[in-house]
Amino acid sequence: MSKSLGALLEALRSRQPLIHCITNPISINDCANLILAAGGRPIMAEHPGEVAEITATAAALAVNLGNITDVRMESMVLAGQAARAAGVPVVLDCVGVGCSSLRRRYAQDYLAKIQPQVVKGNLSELLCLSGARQGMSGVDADGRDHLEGETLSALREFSSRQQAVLLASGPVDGVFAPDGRRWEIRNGHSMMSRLTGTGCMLNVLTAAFLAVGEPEDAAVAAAAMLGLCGERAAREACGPGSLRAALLDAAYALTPEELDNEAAVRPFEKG
Ligand SMILES: Nc1ncnc2c1ncn2[C@@H]1O[C@H](COP(=O)(O)OP(=O)(O)OP(=O)(O)O)[C@@H](O)[C@H]1O
Ligand SMILES: Cc1ncsc1CCO
Repeated sequence: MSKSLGALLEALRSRQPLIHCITNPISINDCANLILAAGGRPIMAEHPGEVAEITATAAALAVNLGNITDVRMESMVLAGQAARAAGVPVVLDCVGVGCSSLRRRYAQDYLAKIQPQVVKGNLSELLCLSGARQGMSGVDADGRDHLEGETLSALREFSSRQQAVLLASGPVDGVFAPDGRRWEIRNGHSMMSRLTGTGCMLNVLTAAFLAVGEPEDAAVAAAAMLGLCGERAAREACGPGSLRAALLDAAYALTPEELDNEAAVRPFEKG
């Protein structure tokens, strides 16, 4: 990685970049609050008539397939094209991409047209998008998918073919760079999987770090920071409701030194 994670968090807090998010209504409020707590400035705009203009003034764009509608599908493309034209980095969250052929076709077309710098999903979603898997049920990862063996080679090949950084979320997060570098991030807590939208939050936090760093560093920093905040929050929370509030508080309180010291990031050993 080219910068320390703490230095990225410091840059985020001092530059307060504007992050344009076109996401789903299930977790949109948590996403906006997480960007604010981490130090960025969120704007959640999705009207097709204004998204291009807004993206052009932003420092990063986060798009999310979680609740696609005709309007969001059109807006994500318009915003993505504006991002490409203005050199604004893009992260795509391929939520539920294996659930319908509409979503799969749209996502594949989006990859070809917009070429996002980072593609994020849980393991099952990334496997579906890569073509290594046919379909999935629901938006949660299939518990049988693990970051090992054929899964690792499929993701490595996909990252290289797409020339994008992949961020695979789950009990262990994985980051795959197009040149073959791979990182595993072992921060996080199982209670996070019982709160909807933690993956969406990871996506917008990646966008916030993309505004101040390189794609590979941004993906690692976001996974480590969200996981670490989840660990801290879970120590205080008695369930998903209080975890949600504690997660935001932890993101607000986390210092760059703590991120550097407690991030459990290392190069992949397996595969
Ligand atoms: N069992 C677990 N143990 C540790 N951390 C976890 C676990 N499950 C999830 N996490 C944490 O939660 C984050 C989000 O991961 P997850 O794969 O649950 O996202 P997702 O399925 O896309 O979520 P959603 O669809 O609800 O937005 C991960 O980056 C990780 O830090
Ligand atoms: C539950 C749910 N359904 C579509 S998006 C979403 C939020 C988590 O991805």
